[in-house]
Amino acid sequence: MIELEGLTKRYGEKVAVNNLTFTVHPGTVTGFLGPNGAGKSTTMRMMLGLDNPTAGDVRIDGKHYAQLKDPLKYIGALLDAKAMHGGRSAFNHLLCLAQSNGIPRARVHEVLDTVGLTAVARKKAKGFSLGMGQRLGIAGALLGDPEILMFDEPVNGLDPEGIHWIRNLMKSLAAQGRTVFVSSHLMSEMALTAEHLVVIGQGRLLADTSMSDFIQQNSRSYVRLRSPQRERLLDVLHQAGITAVEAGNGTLEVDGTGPEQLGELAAQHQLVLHELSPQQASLEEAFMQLTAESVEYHAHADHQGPGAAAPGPTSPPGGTPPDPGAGWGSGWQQPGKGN
Ligand SMILES: Nc1ncnc2c1ncn2[C@@H]1O[C@H](COP(=O)(O)OP(=O)(O)OP(=O)(O)O)[C@@H](O)[C@H]1O
Repeated sequence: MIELEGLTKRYGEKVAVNNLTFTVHPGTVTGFLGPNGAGKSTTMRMMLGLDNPTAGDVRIDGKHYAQLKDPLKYIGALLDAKAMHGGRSAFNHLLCLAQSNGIPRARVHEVLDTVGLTAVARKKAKGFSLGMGQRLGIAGALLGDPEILMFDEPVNGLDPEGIHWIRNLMKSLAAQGRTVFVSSHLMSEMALTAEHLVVIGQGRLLADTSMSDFIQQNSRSYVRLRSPQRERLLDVLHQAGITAVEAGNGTLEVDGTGPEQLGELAAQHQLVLHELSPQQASLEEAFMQLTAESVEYHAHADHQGPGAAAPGPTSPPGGTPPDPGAGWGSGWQQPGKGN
């Protein structure tokens, strides 16, 4: 397992990681989430001894990384897929890693095969696409057959087949009893892969919980109703003391009453329902709800256009979430996403 206790990292005035205490357990995929600049990479670097904590401690199976003999046999990591000698072939890159960690040469062939790079094993890594580089980085993480694996944005640059493959790989590694710790900004992917979540914002721990509890605790669940006898349905609900909110397109939303009770009520009054569906927010919505206060880098949709300042390089990719100060909270939903 990986244990963090009071882990803190300062860069001058900036507190990148602030007193983090949590444990990453074996046998499950733990997702590591946080907005841009939250401190995820810094935390992972400290786990691997690449950065020294200002305060606190991180232990890998009870030891500091530097105390591990042949560390690749304990923990394999993909942090930055580009951090390799581009002039070396994929095979030689992995062979160097293997030789410095007492790993047999045959294992290099095995991991190249696992990640699907056997055909390009003799090609120089600098000619690799982003996705091929990711695969090579993952091969390096698997090389020592370690019990602990850590991946920073592993699906970055992978094609759909590659994303599917890495998802199944992580799940099967966890099913073998290994500790799998993975960061990603792709919430839909994380929702399919991780069972447990650690969420940080501005260096601080915001949540350490199961995926299902996280979504339940940080989002609204409700039942959506649609009926051709809408007015009568509203009356019946009102008489039963149930509040329904009109949600457009003739639909009603009810909080705090289950679909069973609503369905039975409608049946008692012989009301026709065209829809009776429990709604649960997505991981993305729950994540944005929890971290809204901790988002440091905002893009502003209404300031874009000719002559407008471009969003900074650390702006959230692929979207322009509303400013929390402008009502980005529990009521906010993704445009065009029926909820
Ligand atoms: N070497 C450094 N010197 C100064 N500040 C740093 C350094 N490394 C990281 N930081 C700062 O620490 C904070 C946390 O950065 P970090 O890269 O760990 O965040 P992150 O959660 O991985 O972000 P992202 O999701 O954008 O990759 C940021 O404000 C960053 O600017």
